[in-house]
Amino acid sequence: MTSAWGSRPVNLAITDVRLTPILVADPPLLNTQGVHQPYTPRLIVEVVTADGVTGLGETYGDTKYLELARPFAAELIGHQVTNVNALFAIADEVAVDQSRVSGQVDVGGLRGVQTADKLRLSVVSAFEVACLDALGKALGLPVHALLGGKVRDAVEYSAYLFYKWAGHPEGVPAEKDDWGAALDPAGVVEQARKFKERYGFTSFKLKGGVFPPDEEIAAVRALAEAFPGHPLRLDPNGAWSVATSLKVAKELADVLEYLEDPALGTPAMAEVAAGLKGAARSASDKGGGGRRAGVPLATNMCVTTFAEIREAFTKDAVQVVLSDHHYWGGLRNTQQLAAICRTFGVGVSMHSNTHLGISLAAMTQVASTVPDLHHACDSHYPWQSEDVLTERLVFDGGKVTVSDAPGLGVELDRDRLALLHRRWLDDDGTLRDRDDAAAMRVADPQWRTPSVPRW
Ligand SMILES: O=C([O-])C(=O)C[C@H](O)[C@@H](O)C(=O)[O-]
Ligand SMILES: [Mg+2]
Repeated sequence: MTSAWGSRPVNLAITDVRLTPILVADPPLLNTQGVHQPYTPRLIVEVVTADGVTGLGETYGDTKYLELARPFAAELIGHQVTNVNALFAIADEVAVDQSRVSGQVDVGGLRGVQTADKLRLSVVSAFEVACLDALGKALGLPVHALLGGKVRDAVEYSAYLFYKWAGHPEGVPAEKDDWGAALDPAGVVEQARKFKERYGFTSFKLKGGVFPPDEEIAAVRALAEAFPGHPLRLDPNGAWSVATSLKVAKELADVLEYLEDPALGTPAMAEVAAGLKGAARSASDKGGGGRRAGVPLATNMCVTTFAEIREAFTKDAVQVVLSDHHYWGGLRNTQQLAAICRTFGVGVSMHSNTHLGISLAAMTQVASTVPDLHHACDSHYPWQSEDVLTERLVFDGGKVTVSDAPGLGVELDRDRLALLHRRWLDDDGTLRDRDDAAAMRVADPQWRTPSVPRW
């Protein structure tokens, strides 16, 4: 193989892998589990080739991911960055501490089932992205070209609205943010306005499961009035019973683009979906022409692994899958997921946790290659005032332009990386694992992770 700059053969063997855990400032965003901690852990992965090309990747930084990333990284020395398939075989050999996956759901309970394979894939994804970035840079090609080529020049994202406090509790070291509080319908609408002004978003997703459903219905109604015709979503992270889910879906049927994980798990989601279909059928039998055929259900909780697809699709439990390249195992697995969804007539979009620009660049590259992407993707990026890049990615009209520069098209700012790593080193361990319930207990010592269904 030769490089883009001449006929000199390129050496794509991995000679070094750098893992840098960091803590990134995070505002006090509320969800059904609690509240975000003032700093959240992320892991930055650098894969260096014999020619000195460095590829970048990013994933979750909690201890259980780091524990896997370290032995995995050691195995990669000498492998070619072209051999992305090998990453999965190498990962299969890395032992997972069973105590890390003994529960049914991950810490925080927001990302669905936690299995050893899913943990491995969450680590592999960062290395896959780093290898593709390095390969793209070596060849002078953008990552989307390595994935078969882009089918769009810009990727649309939605504003990710959260109920939030004005600041983290008194006395807790934290960075300040300028978003203010959002704890009622007016506050949510105000936050949405800021998102629109600052980034041009036209779709809005509200993280629910925080207040009793009637309050969240009122917030979505207020959004619909303030932004008529704009796609709206509500996501209580499985906090509701089937009956509550049906009630909310019916009340918001005329304004919701989709309802995300109203109830927990495929059987409950299937019941909700069936109930909504039945209601839509009887409305149309009674001449309720013009009513939608039930609100579609979306998930990033009951379909988060390939193993969960069969049951969910057979039961018609979900109509949109929100992929996340971190836990699906990378960009190529995301494409495979999209192909399966297409085959079954299920829509696809993207889920997001707290992430930085490397991940946003990776999401944008893969999203640009997925033909049937009919919903704006989620991204937490606007909530992150800090990054490890020399230049932040920009949302224009709610979209990120797909970079045609080699690799992901982003550059690491080593000073920023060192600063955020220093914060991780200085932490006594309390913030190295995300724990939204613990953060909530700082304000409310009686707080316990609510049992589900909460309402
Ligand atoms: O279901 C979702 O969209 C998420 O879980 C996204 C994030 O984890 C969000 O809920 C959060 O960080 O609080
Ligand atoms: Mg969700």
